[in-house]
Amino acid sequence: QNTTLPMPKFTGDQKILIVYLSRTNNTKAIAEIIRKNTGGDVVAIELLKPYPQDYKTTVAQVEHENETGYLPPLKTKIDSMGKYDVIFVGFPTWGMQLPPPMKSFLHQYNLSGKTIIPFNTNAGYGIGSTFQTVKSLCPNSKVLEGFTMKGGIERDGQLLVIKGDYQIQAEADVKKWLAKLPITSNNGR
Ligand SMILES: Cc1cc2nc3c(=O)[nH]c(=O)nc-3n(C[C@H](O)[C@H](O)[C@H](O)COP(=O)(O)O)c2cc1C
Repeated sequence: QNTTLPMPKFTGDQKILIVYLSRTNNTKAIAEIIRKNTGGDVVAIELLKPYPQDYKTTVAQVEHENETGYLPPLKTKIDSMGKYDVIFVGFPTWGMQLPPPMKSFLHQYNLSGKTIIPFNTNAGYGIGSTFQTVKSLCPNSKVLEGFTMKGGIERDGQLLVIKGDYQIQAEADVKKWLAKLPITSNNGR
């Protein structure tokens, strides 16, 4: 009998990159949970000129950058982007938009033909236009369903909140989301 099995869209042999921007480590916590469950390489986006420590100054700077379309230069260099098939892209919501450094990243690298999977944390106001912007900056990529959850509220002095019981909840939610995605785990390799 010559039954043709459907080709799996993704296999455990795919090279996974998890790239994220995080200021107060909530998005980083999600990146680490993803890595634990999918394997792959993790890279934090760093800027040539880091944002100020002060929250309000940072908000004002980001607002200006968002208005002018300024793309801050990155210190992070990924010299072997070609080898990755699947790229998880993580970021907080900033001014209801994709943070400028993540715009820089998506502008800088050609992600054509790759599978892009966004993930986000925010102070409770949601993803804003972030996932939509990822899609429009990756016109030749397959952008899958993203993950989002509430993170910290730096304005109110709430920094890293994805820890303890909330981190356990986060891991359960991330696992549920990952299970729905058309990629298979390579068990932390
Ligand atoms: C400059 C700036 C702007 C922000 N703007 C928003 C926003 O528009 N909506 C929102 O829900 N949270 C906003 N936040 C809060 C962060 O999205 C939230 O604290 C997130 O969990 C931070 O992620 P991180 O710990 O990975 O840096 C903002 C934070 C900063 C620093």
